[in-house]
Amino acid sequence: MTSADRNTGILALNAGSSSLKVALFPAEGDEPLVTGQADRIGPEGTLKLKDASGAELTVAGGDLTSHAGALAAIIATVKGAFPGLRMASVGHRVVHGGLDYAEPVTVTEAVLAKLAELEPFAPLHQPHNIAGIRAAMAAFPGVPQVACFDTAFHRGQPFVNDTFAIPHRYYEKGVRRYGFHGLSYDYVTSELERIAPHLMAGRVVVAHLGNGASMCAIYKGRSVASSMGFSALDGLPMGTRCGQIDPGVLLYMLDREHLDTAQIRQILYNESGLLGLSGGLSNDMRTLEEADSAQSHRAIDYFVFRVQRELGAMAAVMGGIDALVFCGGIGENSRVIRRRVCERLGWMGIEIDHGRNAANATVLSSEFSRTTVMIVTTREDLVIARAARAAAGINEGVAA
Ligand SMILES: Nc1ncnc2c1ncn2[C@@H]1O[C@H](COP(=O)(O)OP(=O)(O)O)[C@@H](O)[C@H]1O
Ligand SMILES: CC(=O)OP(=O)(O)O
Ligand SMILES: [Mg+2]
Repeated sequence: MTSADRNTGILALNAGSSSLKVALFPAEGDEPLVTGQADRIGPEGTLKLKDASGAELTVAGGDLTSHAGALAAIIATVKGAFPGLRMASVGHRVVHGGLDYAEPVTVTEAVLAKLAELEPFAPLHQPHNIAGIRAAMAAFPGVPQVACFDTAFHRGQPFVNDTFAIPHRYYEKGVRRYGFHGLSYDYVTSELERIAPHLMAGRVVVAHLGNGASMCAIYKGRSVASSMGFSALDGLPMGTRCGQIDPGVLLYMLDREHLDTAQIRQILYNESGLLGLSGGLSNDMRTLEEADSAQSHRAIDYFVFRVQRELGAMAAVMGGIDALVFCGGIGENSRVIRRRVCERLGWMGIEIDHGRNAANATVLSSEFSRTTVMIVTTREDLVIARAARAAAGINEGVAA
């Protein structure tokens, strides 16, 4: 690393359906120079960026009606704050890597074509991930664009978790249980390895509870089961996604209600989960907790029930559990959900200290708990930045 690298930046982008999260990293180190996000991309789009001291940057005006417009506004703001900065590479969270990508890849047109084929399996994410890549390619011509996949962490899962019990030809075609949130699980795993290696050597369940939510059973550092499957619909109920569902329900919608695939997709991805259960009240856990009504209780009760059920199943397939780790917006912040999930789990050796839980402490388990319960603040941005640095030939940890 040379002193010229002080002017080198690595951009990490995480494009969602209506948001674009961004973190600008220096050539070395885990602390971003700028973090922020564009929200509600569309007519009411907003953009907030802050520097390393937490001070808000004055946003260069821009068109926040599209991902490309939002990225242009982000870049203009960053350039204003860091004149002379050279972008070495841009890393992107891409939700679906299919069968082909189990590692980050530098994007080419051929890669983009493959990623576009996976759009139907992750319609809330993949098109926006690709839009983010295209926007960054236009903004930084010639700069490596590195796709980092949510599915990659799970690609080595055992066959029994990778398959459905349908004719085997579908497995051969790639109809498999891919699992998602892999960048988050990757980070949590590396962080546990650092702070609690004895746990990482054992049986860990990580609950990534955010707007999208999933759980992963990690045995000796490797994913052995995940609650999400072929698409980002399976497993736990989410903000607006249904989670696990009996496929007979889809047949009912098709045969009895004569809904077409677009209508069913709309129901399963956008009108279900916490939003659907609460009768349209909200997809946002904080709002539901504050509402404290019959509708919100319905949604929260179901959410907790499914997390507990998945936890029991994952502990069973690993022959027990040494640690339960919460992450994601709900996992990191909701005392209520963590408390309720851990209730009645004494048989699993889980007992949380309510004071620690109320304080959002790193270790939540009491001194009597056989199983360690923790919060790890997940850093998908850092996993992306590390891969983008590697693609730019910047070796971490190599001093000037
Ligand atoms: N203090 C809190 N209490 C309860 N829920 C919270 C709290 N803070 C954030 N959340 C919830 O976290 C969820 C968003 O999680 P996040 O991981 O940020 O989502 P995304 O998948 O969009 O990145 C929302 O349901 C939000 O209400
Ligand atoms: C895969 C997924 O659900 O992602 P997110 O949490 O960003 O919606
Ligand atoms: Mg998320």
